[in-house]
Amino acid sequence: MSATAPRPAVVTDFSLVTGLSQTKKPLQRRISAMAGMYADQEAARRLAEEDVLVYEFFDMGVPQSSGEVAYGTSITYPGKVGDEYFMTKGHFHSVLDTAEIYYCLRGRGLMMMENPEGDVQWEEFTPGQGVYVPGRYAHRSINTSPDEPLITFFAFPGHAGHDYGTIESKGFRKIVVERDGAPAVVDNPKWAQ
Ligand SMILES: O=P(O)(O)OC[C@H]1O[C@H](O)[C@H](O)[C@@H](O)[C@@H]1O
Ligand SMILES: [Fe+2]
Repeated sequence: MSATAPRPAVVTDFSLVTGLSQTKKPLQRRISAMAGMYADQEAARRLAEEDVLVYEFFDMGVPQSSGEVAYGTSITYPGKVGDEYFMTKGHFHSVLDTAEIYYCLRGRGLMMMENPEGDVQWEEFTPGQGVYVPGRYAHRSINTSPDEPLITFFAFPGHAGHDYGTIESKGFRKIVVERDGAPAVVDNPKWAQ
């Protein structure tokens, strides 16, 4: 197909209530796929027995080239592992200097970000608010609501890729836990330099 051949526009549906599409299947991550990432290993092991669904998201299959925009919704369910809120695995982009935008459609939560030099930032997710994650920052969504899913719409350059290895082995420097009934950002006891 030549570069100037017509390409069809793509129309998608994402529910503002569930974040899900009626026409596409999401990818799902259960606690067993990320149990080692939570600080309270005993609590993670107990939840892994029921293999609770922590989050789901869409890979719309956009070509992985720099002119394309990969997009979809990400739905992180409410819940905690011990006192640590449910979260996504989180990742750097393989092409480190590529950014990503998240727009919150429903729920409450935080976007946790850190760069390889150790700068840590977090921003609140609330419906109608977007968080622009700059290039070079690993990012993880965290649901701090007791009962609502955190639903975001995301978009990033098609060639960005996902680098999970660094976060899987080191973790993020900060985690988000419930303290006296409210979310608190604290040092990650499992963080490895
Ligand atoms: O990739 P994870 O850290 O598991 O998070 C799941 C998904 O969440 C996001 O919304 C990203 O934009 C996706 O690219 C990502 O794959
Ligand atoms: Fe990303």
